[in-house]
Amino acid sequence: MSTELGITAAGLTVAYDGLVAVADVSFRVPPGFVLAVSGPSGAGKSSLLWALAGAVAPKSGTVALDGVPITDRPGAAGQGVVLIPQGNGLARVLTARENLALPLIAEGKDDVEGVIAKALTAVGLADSGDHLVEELSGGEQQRVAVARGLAQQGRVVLADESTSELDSTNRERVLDLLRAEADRGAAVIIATHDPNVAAGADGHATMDEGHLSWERRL
Ligand SMILES: Nc1ncnc2c1ncn2[C@@H]1O[C@H](COP(=O)(O)OP(=O)(O)OP(=O)(O)O)[C@@H](O)[C@H]1O
Repeated sequence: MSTELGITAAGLTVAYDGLVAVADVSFRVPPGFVLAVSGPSGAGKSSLLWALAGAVAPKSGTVALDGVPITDRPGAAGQGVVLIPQGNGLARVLTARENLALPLIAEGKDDVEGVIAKALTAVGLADSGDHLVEELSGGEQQRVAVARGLAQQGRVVLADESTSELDSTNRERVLDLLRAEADRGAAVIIATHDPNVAAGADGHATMDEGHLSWERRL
């Protein structure tokens, strides 16, 4: 059997007690492609990304990267599945630089300082590395979260509403950076409410009450 490259969901269902948040979703995003997932609040977009990242266990179905099953968050992180979570998931009482450093050190990456400097520069925050996250604006915090995701050089990048608090210049900057992640070979999935973000992706799926349908196939 040939290996299917990229991230694959097969019959993926996520439920919280009785509530089905993701309902029998199947798709594949190959390396080099950007998929946008939109849909109303509560449609299941975050739950889908969390399941792809191994952060929530599916009720049924599977997730795999290059044919290798993803079963939990540490395993997924080790396989290179990067999640840029909604709400950023930053430690507010650490500096921007420290927030970027933590996952890199945990994964035993080389040249941590150089990688961090490059990522902060890419999001326009080269001079903010020593600021505590709680001292930064909401949009700056969102860019720190994107920088932390970029710094991990993932094989899969899952961006959950990562442009929601940005002005148009920074939104374009972040979208260019996510496109660059795909260009270097990552499979990128962006959950978004923004039609402009969806329009710039290679494929566009919508979710409604956990069900996924295609506006534009990959
Ligand atoms: N940890 C949880 N426990 C119980 N229910 C949850 C949990 N997380 C999400 N839900 C529910 O699952 C459904 C899908 O939520 P989810 O956050 O995945 O949607 P979303 O499309 O990302 O929404 P938004 O656009 O508002 O971020 C909602 O009904 C939500 O209330």
